[in-house]
Amino acid sequence: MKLTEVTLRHLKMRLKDPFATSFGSFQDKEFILLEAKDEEGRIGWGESVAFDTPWYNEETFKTNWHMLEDYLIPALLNKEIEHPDQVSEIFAPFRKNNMAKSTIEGAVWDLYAKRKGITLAEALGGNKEKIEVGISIGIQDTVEDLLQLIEGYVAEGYKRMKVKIKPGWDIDVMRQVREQFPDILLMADANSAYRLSDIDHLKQLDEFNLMMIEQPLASDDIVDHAKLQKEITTPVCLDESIHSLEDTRKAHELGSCKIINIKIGRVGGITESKKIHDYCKEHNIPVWCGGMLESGIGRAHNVALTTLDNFIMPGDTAGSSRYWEKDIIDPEVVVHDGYITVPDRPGIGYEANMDAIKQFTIKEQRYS
Ligand SMILES: O=C(O)CCC(=O)c1ccccc1C(=O)O
Ligand SMILES: [Mg+2]
Repeated sequence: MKLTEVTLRHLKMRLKDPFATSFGSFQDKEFILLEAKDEEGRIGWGESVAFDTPWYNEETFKTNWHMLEDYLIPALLNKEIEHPDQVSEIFAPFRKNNMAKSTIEGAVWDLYAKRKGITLAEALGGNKEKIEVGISIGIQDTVEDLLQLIEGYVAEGYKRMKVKIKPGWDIDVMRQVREQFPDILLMADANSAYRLSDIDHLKQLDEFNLMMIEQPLASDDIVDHAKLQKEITTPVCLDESIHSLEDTRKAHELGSCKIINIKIGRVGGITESKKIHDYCKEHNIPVWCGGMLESGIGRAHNVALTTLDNFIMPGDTAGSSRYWEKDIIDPEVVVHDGYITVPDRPGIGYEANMDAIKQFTIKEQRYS
């Protein structure tokens, strides 16, 4: 297969509610959507999960646009590609910029599956008909607000609640959540808000029977996380610190975590995600699929990836309506009783809604 034309679109979509983490809050989501056409006129879709400011990692939608326009699209255009696994090899001369790379790699995977007439899940070797998902809840103004939100999500059927924490919004908050909801699957995500010197503070979370604490320490650390994990019983899950299979191996060998959150964008694509999944399966490390408040396109890729069998914990891939008044795919991603039914149409399995895409597009550029 060959990519004969690639279109980049800069979209701006407004979340239903502001999303707050230990870094701050935002409601307008600006991102890049990538449309790739092959020599037979088929279309594959990819989404960049980079935000408009570099708070989660160093990438932004503007650095992604630059990388795609100046390096990644030229490296792939009109090149014969037998299998999507080749994309990461072609990109090997370009360091890092994983979210930029995964934007176009995801579109190549979608095209590959569509050309074969199979679902993206099948192309990856996944075999679940439905996937179990949870929900990630940002920092709220009051604990009362948080408890009310959780009650609503429990009623909607979500089985696992992830609560964002930061210093000043942590132990007492989790205690109240646990008191009110003694039986839910519950976890906390700190987005790197703590230091190793907070060890005694973080130990207090051990009494709440949390599934895990996600990324408590620095975004580039695996050494201090290993020290922390030895001192607390709550399993540590790494998010920001894991960019590759190699990072995964090193974190496992050091004992830095017991669980890994796989985000396709953070690790540079679906091929690398699969490698991490396979390594973790071999070493009995449960994985789950993280989220980046994606539109339906990125969400669809997450659904397909989660069909791999070592995704044994509910991920952050909630339904479209948790984020958007109107998503850009047909049908939207729907959650019933905590499950998403994996679509059975070829590729990502959801249709891009061109009217909606146009409505949210600020800038568009075609490369051929
Ligand atoms: O609902 C989602 O898509 C996941 C929400 C979430 O937790 C998150 C959202 C944006 C950036 C980082 C994270 C995270 O997992 O740390
Ligand atoms: Mg996280």
